[in-house]
Order: sequence, then C-alpha cells, then structure tokens
Amino acid sequence: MSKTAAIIGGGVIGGGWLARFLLNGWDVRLHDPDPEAERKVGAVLAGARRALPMLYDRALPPEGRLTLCGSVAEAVAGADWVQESVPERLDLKHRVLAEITAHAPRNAVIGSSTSGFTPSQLQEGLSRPGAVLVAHPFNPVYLLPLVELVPSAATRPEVLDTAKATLTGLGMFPLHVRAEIDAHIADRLLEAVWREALWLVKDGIATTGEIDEAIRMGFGLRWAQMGLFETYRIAGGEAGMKHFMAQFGPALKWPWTKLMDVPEFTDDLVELIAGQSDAQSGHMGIRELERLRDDNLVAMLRALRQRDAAAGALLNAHEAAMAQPLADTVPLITVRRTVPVDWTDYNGHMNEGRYGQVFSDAADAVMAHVGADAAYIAGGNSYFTVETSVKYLFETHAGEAIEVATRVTTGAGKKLGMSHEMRRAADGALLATCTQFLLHVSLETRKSCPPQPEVLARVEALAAAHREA
Ligand SMILES: NC(=O)C1=CN([C@@H]2O[C@H](COP(=O)(O)OP(=O)(O)OC[C@H]3O[C@@H](n4cnc5c(N)ncnc54)[C@H](O)[C@@H]3O)[C@@H](O)[C@H]2O)C=CC1
Ligand SMILES: C[N+](C)(C)CC(=O)CC(=O)[O-]
Repeated sequence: MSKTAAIIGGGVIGGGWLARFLLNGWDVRLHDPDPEAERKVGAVLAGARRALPMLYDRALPPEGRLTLCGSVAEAVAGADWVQESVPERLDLKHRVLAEITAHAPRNAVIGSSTSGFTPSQLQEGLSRPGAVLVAHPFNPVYLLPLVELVPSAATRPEVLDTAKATLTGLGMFPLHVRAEIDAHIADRLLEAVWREALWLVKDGIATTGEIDEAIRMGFGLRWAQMGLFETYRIAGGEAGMKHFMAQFGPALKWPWTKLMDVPEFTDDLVELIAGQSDAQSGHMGIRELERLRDDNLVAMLRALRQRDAAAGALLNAHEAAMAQPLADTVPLITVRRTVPVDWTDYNGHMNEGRYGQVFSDAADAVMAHVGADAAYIAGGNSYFTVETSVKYLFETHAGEAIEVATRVTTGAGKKLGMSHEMRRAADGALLATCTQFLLHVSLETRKSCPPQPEVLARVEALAAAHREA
C-alpha cells in the first residue's frame, strides 16, 4: 500500500517536498491557504517531473496521488509523514504544529523544514512533542539529497529512526545533527558565506556577479565532491592537514573575515544587492533559472554517479534499492527510463551513441534475466556482443521517458540473438530498432564457449517462447 505524506505550506520548500514524495510513489495531501498555492506547486512539480527522473537509469515508481485539502486536520489524517513548511516565524510554526499534533496519527513523523529554529523551540507548548523533529532540506528539495535531522531530548528515538529510513527510501541523505543549535550545521556555514558576501558588495569590493564567479569557477566545484576538510587536507601537500593548519593557522588572527561584525540590514543594502542581482540575472525568469540550475545539477550528479563518489554514490545505492526483477512478458520490457540532459548533443537531441547505450542496457537486462548476471560473470563466463545494427527512426529529447521491448530471436548453444524496439513512453512512437547478436565467452580464454547448462536452458526456453508468441 502506498504511503501518505501531508505537506503543510506549499511554497518553495513545501512544493519541493511534495514533488520528492509524489515522484517516489507516495500519495501527498497538501494544505496551503494561499489561493495561488495549486498553481505555484504545479510549477515546482513540473520542474521536478522533468529533472528528477533524469538522475536515474531506470524508471521511478509510478507517481502518487495529489490531494488539495482545506484544513490542516484534513491534510494530516492518515499521514505517515507530515512536513511543516510554513514561513520562518516561530509564532506561526507554533500555531501550525499545535494543529498538526492534535490531528496527525500517533505514529506519524512530524518534520519541520525550519532553517534555524531548534526542535526544542518548535516543541514549546505542544501536547505531543515526541513526534516532532527538524527535517531541514535544501533547495531544490526534489534534487538535493541533504536533510538535516535534528531531534530534541523530547523527540522519541523511534521517530528519528523512522525519519532516517524514510528519507533514505526517498533517495535523500539524512544527516543526524546531534546537538540543537540555531541554524543547525549547513545554514551556519551558508550564513557565514552570505554575511561575508553582503559585506563585499556593501563595501564596493565586488559585485554580486563577481562573487558568484569566485564561487562557481573555484571552490564551489571542489565542495560538491570532497567538502571542506578533505579539500584542505590535500591543500596541505604531502604533510596533509597538520601542514595546512600550520601555514594558515596564523590567518585566524589576521583580518580575513568580518564575521565578528554584521552589515546593517537597511533599505539601501536591499536596493544595492537586489539591483546588482537584477543586472546580473534579470534577463532570465525564475522558472528559466530553475531549469538551468536543475539541468546543471542533474549533469553534475550523474557525473558523480559515474565515479560512485559523494552524492553520486548515494544515488547509485538508491537506484539499486529500486531494482525489480524483469517481468516474464513477451516481449520483455528491458529498459524503462528517462533521457537525461547529459545525453543531448549539438543537434539538441539524444546523441546516436546513447541509442547504442540504451540497447546495450537492454541486452544486459536479458543477460541478467537468463542468469548471466554479476555473479555468473564473476565466475568467469559472459556474453560478448559481436554484431549490432541500429535504425534511427525518430529523435528523442532530454526529459522524455522511453521504453525498450525485446524479443529473443536466437537462443541456441553459444548464440544469443535479440531484436529491440525503442519507443517514447508518452505516445508509443517508435524511435529506433536494433538487432543484436551475442556469443557466449569464457572470460579466461576470451574465446567463445557454451553457456553453463542452467543459462543455456533459460536462453533456449526464452527463444522458444518468443518464437511462439
Ligand atoms: N527557501 C529556502 O531556501 C529554504 C527554506 N527553508 C524553510 O522552509 C520553510 C518554508 O520556506 P519557503 O518555502 O521558502 O517559504 P515560502 O514563503 O515560499 O512558502 C511558505 C508557504 O506557506 C504557506 N502558509 C502560510 N501560512 C500557512 C498556514 N497557516 N498553513 C499552511 N500554509 C501556510 C504560504 O502560503 C506559502 O505558500 C521555512 O521554515 C524556511 O526557513 C528551508 C530550506 C531552504
Ligand atoms: C537561506 N536559507 C537559510 C533559507 C537557506 C536554507 O535553509 C537551505 C538552502 O537550501 O540553502
């Protein structure tokens, strides 16, 4: 049975949570009194529907059902997870959390997206504080994995455990913040950079554009893959962190930061920053910027997936957990996926080489289906493709869902023949066909040889079934 999330507040962050849950197969019930909420959430969801499936090499589970609710009580009824994402005002959060805790099921996890309040502050005056913890996400919630989980002493331990397991199941990275502090861990760091950046603009040292270049051309690239401490360890050379600290330790006493001081928050400061930001990026709408950000994030995360590093390793594990055995249909549906943005070439469509990749994935699925899986290959046997012929019939583009239907045409001795049809899932348009011929090989001799009897039996049975159908 599918699970249900209640999203209370459907702005930038609530909309992102809603998309993350829905696209992972959860039903979602939204409450937001803003008459524009449905439209706003729809825009976030459209972006997520395009971006999130591109991260994976297999289809996500069927999308859950979205219901708009007129009250908090209606939204949280029957929910397994309630996520409060109303504006960052403690009085409002208290009012909303009191309503949530009064009506939510006793075993529901109640997370707050707060950027800065501690769970103890949020729990003040609640009749059932034990279900509440901070679950602080990062924008865009449907793509970035990090969620800071901050329980208080009053949070029931099983709530934290359930929260960790649930978020992992959604492809997210729950970071248990062990102490309650204002702004948790990540926002402490972000706030430090933000304050320094405001000073640099206010003092006329740099523009908003120059500061963004300073980040994205340099340390921003390093942080996504190794963070701060590992990066600086390398910067210490062969002597590592000790040398790094010896060299840069004295700088702690030099005027390298203004953090002991904060810029005064005035209308002039707002005008200065907003004016420069408009000059820098005002030629693009917010939805256009979001799409640019999402496409770049997808491409970067997919690169990290290939390296099985940082957030890429997390996504690989999430994809492996979603794997389902192939259904024994005729034809076999060997590939179900979305065309990712990094497969687009200079002609603005999926590059021809990627058609080959898709058909190669289809053949791998057949191999696993007949028992020539990772364990079989580790045992020294495999199949090599010796002939492929592809007909390119139609273009396909980033964000489109595609499927491959495969028939086994030959299954005799060391020979395995297949024919594939690649179709666009939305309208069934035939995009390409492929015939493939594989030979069974010994990985030791690198020469062809008969398969192990159990694999041969499955190959023969499959070919017979596909011939008859
Ligand atoms: N915007 C960001 O970058 C991040 C924000 N957060 C946190 O997420 C929370 C929400 O922030 P945003 O989404 O940015 O704000 P937002 O202003 O975009 O959205 C807040 C939504 O809450 C709705 N709302 C107001 N009162 C409500 C009520 N009584 N019941 C239900 N809905 C109500 C509003 O209509 C609005 O749609 C805040 O606690 C914020 O600190 C966390 C991570 C990042
Ligand atoms: C600016 N902010 C404090 C709302 C930022 C966050 O809380 C996290 C994010 O997504 O940057």
